[in-house]
Amino acid sequence: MSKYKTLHIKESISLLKVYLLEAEKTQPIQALIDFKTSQSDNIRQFAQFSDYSYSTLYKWFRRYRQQGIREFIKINPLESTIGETLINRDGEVIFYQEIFNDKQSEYLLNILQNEIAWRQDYIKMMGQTLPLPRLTAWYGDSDKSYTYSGINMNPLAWTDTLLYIKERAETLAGTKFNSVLLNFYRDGRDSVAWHSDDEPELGKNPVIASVSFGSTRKFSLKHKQEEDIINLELTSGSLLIMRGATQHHWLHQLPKTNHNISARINLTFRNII
Ligand SMILES: O=C(O)CCC(=O)C(=O)O
Ligand SMILES: [Fe+2]
Repeated sequence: MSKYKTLHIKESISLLKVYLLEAEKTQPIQALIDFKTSQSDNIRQFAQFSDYSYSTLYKWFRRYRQQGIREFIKINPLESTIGETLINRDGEVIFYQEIFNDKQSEYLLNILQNEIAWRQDYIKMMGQTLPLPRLTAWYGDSDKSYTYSGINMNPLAWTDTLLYIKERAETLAGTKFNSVLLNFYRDGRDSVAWHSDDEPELGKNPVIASVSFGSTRKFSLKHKQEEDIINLELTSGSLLIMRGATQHHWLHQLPKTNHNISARINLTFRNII
């Protein structure tokens, strides 16, 4: 039972749909619903969804709300996800191809594109002020601020969507995160240059959990002393975990591409100390 997801009924209907899409593999969707009403505590009900279109869900949601249910529902957990180890020398990099399925990813991309307060930042380089080739945003616990390429960022408050994605990343990474840096790559001209996530506030051997939605982009890791380069495709709904000494020994980048591609959103969950 502890593996069941908890969804507070105050959360948005769009997020409810993302939860339900999770159980898509076992049709129809089955859900155990625990709820509290004003009269009684902890009534458990079994619900079955064969149609989880927006309008069906909305009606269902409203019916329960009218009955005075305002606590939470619990839904079947996703099957366990297997990661592939890409690097296990001078650090550890693990790749999970699909922690969210296609429909969930499409939905989450859409929500994030609209609900995140995207901003255009600038970097100063050799007397010039240049726009970063992507939009960014920083969310997290209120007491954690972060300096990134000389830009000081104060975190915005977590949204339900971000907390939902964070929870999945935490389960697979086996650690807790208190902040997330989001990148919005509008098209193939947007990119991230070679760097390591080695800011002092991340601590000595940070665990970075990187979740991607939208267009598939090439991602490269390059050893700092040796010739090794590892290229991979970061697909929509994937999770890349970098841990151990990875940031000491490896650089990473997301190069520009001439291909005509649409938006991609990346979230790197971090723990600021
Ligand atoms: O977009 C990506 O996959 C990588 C982003 C990244 O490396 C960063 O934000 O530090
Ligand atoms: Fe990075």
